[in-house]
Amino acid sequence: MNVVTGEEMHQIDRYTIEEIGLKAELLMENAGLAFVSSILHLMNKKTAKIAVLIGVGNNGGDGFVISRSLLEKGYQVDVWLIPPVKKVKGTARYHMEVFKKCGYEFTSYEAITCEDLVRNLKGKTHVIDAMLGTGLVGPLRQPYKEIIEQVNQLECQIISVDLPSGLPANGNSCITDAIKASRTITLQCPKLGAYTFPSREYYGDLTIVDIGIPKLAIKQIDSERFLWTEENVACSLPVRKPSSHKGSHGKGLIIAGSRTMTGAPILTAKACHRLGAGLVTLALPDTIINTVASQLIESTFHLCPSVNGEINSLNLDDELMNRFDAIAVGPGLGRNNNGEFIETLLHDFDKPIVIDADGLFYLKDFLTILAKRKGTTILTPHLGEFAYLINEPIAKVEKNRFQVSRDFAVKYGVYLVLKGPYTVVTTPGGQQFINTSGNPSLAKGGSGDVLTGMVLALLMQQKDLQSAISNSIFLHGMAADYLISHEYSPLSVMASDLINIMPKVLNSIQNRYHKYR
Ligand SMILES: NC(=O)C1=CN([C@@H]2O[C@H](COP(=O)(O)OP(=O)(O)OC[C@H]3O[C@@H](n4cnc5c(N)ncnc54)[C@H](O)[C@@H]3O)[C@@H](O)[C@H]2O)[C@@H](O)CC1
Ligand SMILES: Nc1ncnc2c1ncn2[C@@H]1O[C@H](COP(=O)(O)OP(=O)(O)O)[C@@H](O)[C@H]1O
Ligand SMILES: [K+]
Repeated sequence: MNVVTGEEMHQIDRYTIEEIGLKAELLMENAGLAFVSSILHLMNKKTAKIAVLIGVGNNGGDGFVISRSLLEKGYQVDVWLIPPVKKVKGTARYHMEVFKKCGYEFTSYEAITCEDLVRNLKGKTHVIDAMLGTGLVGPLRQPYKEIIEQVNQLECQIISVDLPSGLPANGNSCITDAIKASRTITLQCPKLGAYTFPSREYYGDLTIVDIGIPKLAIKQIDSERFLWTEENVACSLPVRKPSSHKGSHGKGLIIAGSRTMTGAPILTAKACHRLGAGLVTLALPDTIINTVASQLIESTFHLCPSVNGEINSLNLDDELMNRFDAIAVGPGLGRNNNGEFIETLLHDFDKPIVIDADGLFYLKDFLTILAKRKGTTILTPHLGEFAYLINEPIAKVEKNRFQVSRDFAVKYGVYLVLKGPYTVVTTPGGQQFINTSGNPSLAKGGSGDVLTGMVLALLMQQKDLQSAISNSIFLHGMAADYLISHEYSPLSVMASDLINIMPKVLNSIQNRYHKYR
């Protein structure tokens, strides 16, 4: 599914209407009806008291269709038109006329005061926000500003049409005033701002509804941003052949751990085993082997000379190194070394390398080598690690995360996994895939180490690297979702729980989508 900017959505609408010939009035009717179908379960016809706030543009036009449809179904609805009637034009005007001709009435905001509106809204159970959509330009003007301030004080459910009014569709501008919705029903394509913070916090729960825009119209914009969903995972997870043997599922090397971080290599290796890797070898500082090995019975080990409890050199000749199909480096390495072995890896190993955590810290010194590297490189930074790597403040990265990660991935020819809520995977070609699973229970030390092991496992088993990376991220988030929907508190999920629950997560996805297997 494509994720679009406001401008791209307008291009899609334009193509649908002008080139394909689907009438704008019909699209608006579809939009309003799709919205209503998706919210009916939230409203009890006997008790719901609904207000619809209608703006000047097509978002307001959707509001007229929604109001008519709810009234036809017998709901109690008060409708408020915010701009002067004469300003309503085009398709929205058409639906305003249809609304009136069906015998329904609205109140014009021109004729009342903000206090009158607020008094009325205080008695409502639901406010439908159809004031402003993707056509917002610049800072919010009156009277929307004062109305939105008041609506945000209400205790009822606020449901936004397409996106919360006042919120820029692309999410990277300053947000001054915008509706804080309990729920947003987005029309056809999710907008970029829905996956950017703090913009996403205004959306509440997000539902995406189909309004009948043909696929061809969406293809025209050549968008490079997509959602990666459970269905994508189910279609692309590796299937084991009956004739396969352990060598068919990859020999992975994990370079991790230090005297003060002995848990990280354990988590990474266990996660890698759980996701089907054929063979997993851990390269560790020689001093921690006993601690780590006592908790890992499936892995093999390679001992590295250490200084102050951290790996000092890999002690791997080319022949030994090239026995592996892929390498993950970084979890728990520590930062008190010169990281020269990262440079060696980038030079000498031409198969996929995943670099995480402290490996990224060292990588900053070797970016020129990274740019020249022929083999595939996958970087998995969280915001802080990425901000450090590119020398920018975290806030700037957060606000422009799609753009900055794309610039980096294309410049250095890497797969960049920018972690956090809605982790974004950018390919070396600049395509971006947004993860849709996971929850804040993952915001805990160790969950990134688990992800690194999962990425290593799947990239050795799947030809398409983007699918392998996105699938690992989805399953990692899905494990956290599974736990909190099965009696775990979000506070209590631990990184090792993600690994332990993985068999059930994989089974549930495979059972639900057996048609794809
Ligand atoms: N045919 C289409 O284009 C369709 C559009 N749809 C709806 O139409 C919306 C987009 O419609 P529009 O392009 O008319 O945009 P809006 O409905 O967002 O309205 C834009 C208008 O709002 C006012 N405005 C803009 N910035 C403002 C600000 N900062 N402060 C106060 N007022 C401001 C201006 O008068 C501007 O013309 C979508 O979000 C969606 O809800 C749906 O009906 C589906 C079909
Ligand atoms: N609020 C959140 N919602 C969803 N996922 C999250 C959230 N916070 C963190 N995560 C996920 O948890 C993982 C944390 O990784 P990282 O910060 O590297 O942890 P660590 O280094 O402690 O192991 C990432 O996959 C990230 O996407
Ligand atoms: K809206």
